Amino acid sequence: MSTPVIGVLALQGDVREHLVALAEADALARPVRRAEELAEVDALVIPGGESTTMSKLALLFGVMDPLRARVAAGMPVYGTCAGMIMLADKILDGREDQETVGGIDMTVRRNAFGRQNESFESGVAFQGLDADPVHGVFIRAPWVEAVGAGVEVLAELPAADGPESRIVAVRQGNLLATSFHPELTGDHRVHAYFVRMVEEHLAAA
Ligand SMILES: NC(=O)CC[C@H](N)C(=O)O
Repeated sequence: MSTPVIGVLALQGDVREHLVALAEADALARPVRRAEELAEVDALVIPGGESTTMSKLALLFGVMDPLRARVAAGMPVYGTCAGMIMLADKILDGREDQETVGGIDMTVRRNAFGRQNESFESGVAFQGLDADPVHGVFIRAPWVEAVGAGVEVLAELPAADGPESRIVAVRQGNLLATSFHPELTGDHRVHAYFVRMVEEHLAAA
């Protein structure tokens, strides 16, 4: 099987860290800014950063609609933090003019953890990986407030202020999203999980 080519949406955010993590997970990784570059990759990572800015730049650079079309056609995409917001069909506490790519039937609340805690780190048990928790780095992170029936919950965190838990990782078909940033740690198991998703998608095509 040939090595999958995975783009990182490079409009804004922590692009370089994702390029490194993907390369370490044995993918060919390259930045994507324009529609022509998007057409040349098998899959895409949408990094962390600021989703309002990313939304604005995606519209300005003319990649928003091509991205929506690729998602509709089944391209695997992994979004971290702001990237998770970009993959949400619905967002709460967004800016009025903020658009998302969408694709995952979920409602995501921006800066949801931010009010109590600007940033924090926590071990996260992640379905589909070995039992060892992932080191979750949460930076003004969103959480998933509601999911549709087709969405698989991969990780939850106990809520700081009550009995319920907060969804912090989901998958729907070829779309993967985490509230946290595995690219900022040396543990690239989540990137490897995504690379396997891409390989399976390419093998089935
Ligand atoms: N680390 C991040 O990606 C933060 C996301 C940011 N709070 C947003 O709304 O886009």
